[in-house]
Amino acid sequence: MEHHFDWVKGKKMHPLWQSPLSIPGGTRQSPINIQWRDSIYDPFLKPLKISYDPTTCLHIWNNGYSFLVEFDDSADRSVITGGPLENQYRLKQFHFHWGAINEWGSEHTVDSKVYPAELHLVHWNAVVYPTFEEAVMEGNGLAVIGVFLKLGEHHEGLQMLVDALPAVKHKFDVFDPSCLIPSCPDYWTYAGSLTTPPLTESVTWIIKKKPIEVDENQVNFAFRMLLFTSDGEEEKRMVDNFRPLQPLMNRTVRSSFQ
Ligand SMILES: O[B-]1(O)OCc2ccc(NC(=S)NCc3ccccc3)cc21
Ligand SMILES: [Zn+2]
Repeated sequence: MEHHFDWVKGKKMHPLWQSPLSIPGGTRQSPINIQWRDSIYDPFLKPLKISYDPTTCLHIWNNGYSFLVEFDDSADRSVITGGPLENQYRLKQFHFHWGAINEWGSEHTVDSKVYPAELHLVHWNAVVYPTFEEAVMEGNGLAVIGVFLKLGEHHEGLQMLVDALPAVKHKFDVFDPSCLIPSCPDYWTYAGSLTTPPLTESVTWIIKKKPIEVDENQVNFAFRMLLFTSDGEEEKRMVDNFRPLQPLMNRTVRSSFQ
């Protein structure tokens, strides 16, 4: 595919993320800026219950605009429940969004603060829907945990992924993604969408308040050495794979903490 880049505010925007790429009639698009003081503490929000089985990890691969780590979601082995969720949701994959430099990269922002990268753990409602493909089309189909990455200490868990990246498709034996989620239980939650095609409004977002720390090398060598192209095409570094902020419209962001 010919990679033409549209320039928006001096930043290269990958075709899929042209702004204002919007869904006609979209009322709950993602990502958004989370205005901390406008978020509403909801005392009825439960703690999020995360139980992942590390042996459900299948492989890591590069799908042309991010790298994903995929899990066996044929049974309820790696699941989340509680929090804002009515049902139990199965882990399908996780992936990252990042920027060409550390000044930008995350999809969501907090009080307009941008992080260098953001992790998305994608889960689907296998209680109600028979397949992921169907869940993607439904308002309560997906639940995504968003975790901000900030520059700081070396992260051992992320390093395992970094070491696996050079191989386009790397078989994992075990990997426990909960090592990438901060132990602080605080989160914001709101009703949103996928930030990549099909951009469907099917995501209950659970954005962790605390970021995880990763060091400069890990961000540089992990994310910025990946390529958008497939074999034979002119190499383009895979960076800036984040979608522009979308209007909040008639939504409130709830917080699990005061
Ligand atoms: O906006 B996100 O990047 O963060 C949250 C999130 C969740 C899912 C995706 N996309 C997926 S799983 N597409 C594959 C697929 C899509 C539709 C049918 C089959 C298969 C992207 C994002
Ligand atoms: Zn994502």
